[in-house]
Amino acid sequence: MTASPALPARPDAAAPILAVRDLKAHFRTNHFGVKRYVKAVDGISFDVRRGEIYGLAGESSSGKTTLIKTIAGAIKPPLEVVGGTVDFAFLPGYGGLHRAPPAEVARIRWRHLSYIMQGSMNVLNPVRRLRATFADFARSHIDASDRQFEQAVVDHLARVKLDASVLTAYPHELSGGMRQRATIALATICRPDFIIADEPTTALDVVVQKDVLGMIRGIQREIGSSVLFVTHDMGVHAHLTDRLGIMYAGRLVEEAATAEIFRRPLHPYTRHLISSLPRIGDDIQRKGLEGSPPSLADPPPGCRFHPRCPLAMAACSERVPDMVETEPDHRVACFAVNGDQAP
Ligand SMILES: Nc1ncnc2c1ncn2[C@@H]1O[C@H](COP(=O)(O)OP(=O)(O)OP(=O)(O)O)[C@@H](O)[C@H]1O
Repeated sequence: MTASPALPARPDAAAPILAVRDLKAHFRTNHFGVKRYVKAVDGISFDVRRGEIYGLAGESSSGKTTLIKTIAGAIKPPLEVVGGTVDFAFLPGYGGLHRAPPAEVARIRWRHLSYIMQGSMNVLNPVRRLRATFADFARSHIDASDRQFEQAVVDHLARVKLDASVLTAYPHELSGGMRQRATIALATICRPDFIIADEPTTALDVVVQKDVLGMIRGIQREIGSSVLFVTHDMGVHAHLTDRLGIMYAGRLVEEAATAEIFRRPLHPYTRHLISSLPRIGDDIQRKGLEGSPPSLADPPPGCRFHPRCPLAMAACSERVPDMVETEPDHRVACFAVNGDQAP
C-alpha cells in the first residue's frame, strides 16, 4: 500500500481531512435495451478542512446525494465510480472507501466517519430499543466497562437534550425531532473526525430544525469534527456552514466562504440562487431563470448552465470552464467571470 499523493500518511494539521479529485460517478441505466449513463457527478474536486462545516448546495437533482454517497463509499448498481479519487486523511492510500478492504472500512466507520441521514428511520432500527441500537453502533469502538459505556451514552444524550429514558423506547415511540436528535447522538458518540450530513433537518418543522442545527454546530465545535453538510436550503447554509460549494447539473460551479458567497456571488447560477431568496420587508416579484436544469443523461456540451445563462458566450457551449481561484479562497467555473483562458 502506498500513501496517496493527495494527502500525507501522517496527520498534518494543515492538510485537508478530505480531498476529492476529479470524481466522476454515473448511473448506468438500461431502458428497454437502450443503455444510458446519467452523469450525476462529473469531474468534481474540492477539499474539506479540519474542523470546518463544508456545505454543498444546489437544486434538486444536481447530484448532491450521489456525490456524498460516492464519498461515503455507498456505491451500489446502477451507480458506478468511473474516475477520480476520494482521500480521507484517516484512510490514506486507497483513493476512496469503495476501493478499501471491508475490514478497513469497518475500522473507520462511526469511529472516524459517521453519517446523519435525512430520515432518522434509515438509521434507527425500528424493532430495537435505542439502548440496543447504541450498543450495536458504538460498543465495539468505546473501550469501557458496560456500566461506563451506559453512562457515556446517557451523558451524550444529555448533550442533545434527550433524557436517559429514551434508551428503553422504540424509535416509533419518539417524535420526529427526538428521533433526529437520537441519530445525531449516535453519529457523534464515538467523536468521529468526519460527519456526513444529508438534509438532516429537511423533514422537521422550523422550530425543531433550528434546535437540531444548533446541536449539530455545538457538538461539532465540542469534538472538533469536520462536517460535510448537504442541503438545498440556502437559509440553513447561511446559519451553519463555514464554506460552501455550489453544484449545478453534476458539477461544482463555485466555492468560497459561506459569508463571501452570500456577500459576493460570482457565478450567474449562484447569483440567481442568492437573489431568489426571500428577504423580510421585500415584496419585489422575483424573476425566475429561463428554462430548466438539463437531463444528466444528455447534458449540454461545455458549461452545463450555458442554455440558461444570461452571460453565455461562444466558449460556454464549446468548452468546460475550469474552477479558477478568482480571489483567495474563492473559486468559480465561468468564462464570463474569469475570461476565456483558451490558448
Ligand atoms: N438509481 C438511479 N438511477 C438512475 N438515475 C438516478 C438514480 N438516482 C439518482 N439518479 C439521477 O441522478 C441525478 C442526481 O440525483 P441526486 O439524488 O444525486 O440529486 P440531489 O441533488 O441529491 O437531489 P435532491 O436534492 O432532490 O435529493 C438526477 O438526475 C437523478 O435523477
